[in-house]
Amino acid sequence: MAALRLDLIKNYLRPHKRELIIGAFCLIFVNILSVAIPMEVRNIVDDLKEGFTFSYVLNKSTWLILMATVMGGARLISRQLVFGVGRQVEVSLRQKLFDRMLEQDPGWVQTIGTGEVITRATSDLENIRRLLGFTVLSLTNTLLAYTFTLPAMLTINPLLTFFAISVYPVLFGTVGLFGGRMVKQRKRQQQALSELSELIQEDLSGISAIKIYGQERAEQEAFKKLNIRYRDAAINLARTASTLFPLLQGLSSISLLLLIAIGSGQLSSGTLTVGGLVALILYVERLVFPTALLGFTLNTFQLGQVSLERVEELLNHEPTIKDKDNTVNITKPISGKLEAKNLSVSYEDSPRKILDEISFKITPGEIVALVGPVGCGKTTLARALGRIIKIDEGCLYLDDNDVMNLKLNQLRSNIALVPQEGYLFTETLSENIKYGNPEASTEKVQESAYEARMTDDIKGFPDGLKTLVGERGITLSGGQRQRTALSRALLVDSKIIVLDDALASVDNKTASAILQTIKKQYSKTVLMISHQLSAAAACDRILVMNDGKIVQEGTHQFLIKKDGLYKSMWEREKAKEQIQSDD
Ligand SMILES: Nc1ncnc2c1ncn2[C@@H]1O[C@H](COP(=O)(O)OP(=O)(O)OP(=O)(O)O)[C@@H](O)[C@H]1O
Repeated sequence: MAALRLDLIKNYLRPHKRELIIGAFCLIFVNILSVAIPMEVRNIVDDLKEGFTFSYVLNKSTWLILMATVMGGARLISRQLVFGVGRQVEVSLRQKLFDRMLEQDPGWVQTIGTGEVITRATSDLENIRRLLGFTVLSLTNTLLAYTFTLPAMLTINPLLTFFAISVYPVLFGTVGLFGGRMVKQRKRQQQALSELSELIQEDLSGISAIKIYGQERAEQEAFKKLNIRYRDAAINLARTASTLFPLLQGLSSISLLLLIAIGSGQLSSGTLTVGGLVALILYVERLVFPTALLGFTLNTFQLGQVSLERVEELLNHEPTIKDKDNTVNITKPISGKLEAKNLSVSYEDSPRKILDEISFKITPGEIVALVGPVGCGKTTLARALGRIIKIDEGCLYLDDNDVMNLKLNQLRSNIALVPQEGYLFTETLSENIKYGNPEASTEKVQESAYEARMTDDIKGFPDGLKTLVGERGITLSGGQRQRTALSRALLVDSKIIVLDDALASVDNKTASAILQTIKKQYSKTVLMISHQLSAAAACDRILVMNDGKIVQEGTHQFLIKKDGLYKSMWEREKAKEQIQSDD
């Protein structure tokens, strides 16, 4: 069972004090009236025994209708106000959760799971809304109902009151028992539903893999299993609910039966009036609902407490990559100088150094290539430059400023990273290109698209730049996606651009031409990670990486003359090209 977090509940409710106080006053008023109405009925019924006139009945019934209307109005206001508080807290928590999500490290969602984050931002927030709306209202109402109704019942007849409410503990216990089971069943149903939606989501994203490997049957079977699990969970829940509600009705009828059976004896002995009996019946009816509801309320309260903890856990999760308290704001223009000093990086939960004491310098305007075997750590270095992964202080400098002292925003706006797989949003091509610079003019968008060799592709699209790219850019080819991501990076006013194999979709000559444009027209420093050694050969300088270390450095001419990794990679590539041309 989750710990009682009244402190958190109070914190969430504090800003809504006014609505809650007015809501509580309305509830008090409702409860006063719901005690007064049966009393008035008692008086009328007892008066009727003495005889009545038409005007007496008209007056009294008008008065009763008026009281009932006012009571209904006050109840409506109290519900709207208190439920409204639950909704407002839900909305603001959802916003906070989303803001917090954006602050987290880029790799965070993989560790916790997308489905888990979505569940906390939806189902858990709904539970919190019920905790702060429904349970607050229901608990207050039950408390007030007993506080006002019980004394009124006792004044009419203590013995009958005792018998009438003697069934209530059973009523309460039954709801508690069934309610607990229903909570578990609802959780199972939710779990089954989220597994089902995760499978749909995954299969839709991986539809090509399913088709290529002919796994439709296996996926259908997996879906069938989950679908049946969901159906069974839903049936179990419905079964419990359909047993509980008639049971509650039966139990509350026992209360009425006791009242009538014992009350009729008292009527004949003259210790109770007919009006008194009618009033008691009305009071019992009035208490049944909040009593039965109390079981649900406590379950909802418990569920809300668990959700509160789960949501708080996300809200309190501190990102490891964040701004220091005392960041430096660079006011003079960045020149584009980059320096690494013994830069080492490990991924979370792994002691292995992926980057092992790397040192290099890149001067403003230089075009530097980073080459090396598969998995040697090139992408990791690109991520480290933009602090997408955690690095230590004193390892990386932008214009002689330790990047750890800069605001993340300032660092990332000066180092544009074009990843291997540029992510495209379900927007138009133009919106995707402008993503990092939404104010950019159409001319600028066209220019950056032209420089990234996208113009011919755009001409082929039905709506040019206004063409909607499908989810994650599914309607574009891999190369078109890469070049769209490159146009996006060109449009950003950064001094440094890091291309992580981002020119793989163009030939070596075009790649070299693009690099020259980036250098001359956009005045950017370039770090180009590439497997295309011929494109790397045209760069000002080449860094050769192996097993997390920079093992060689120099111009192409210098490196091919030296025995080492670069020379052997170059010779292998040339041999491969030779074989391909012979074929
Ligand atoms: N998020 C991660 N968590 C743990 N290990 C990772 C993660 N990303 C990469 N690695 C590991 O780090 C090593 C270097 O990977 P990286 O992607 O930097 O290599 P690379 O040189 O860019 O490879 P490629 O040429 O194939 O793109 C690999 O062994 C890889 O398995």
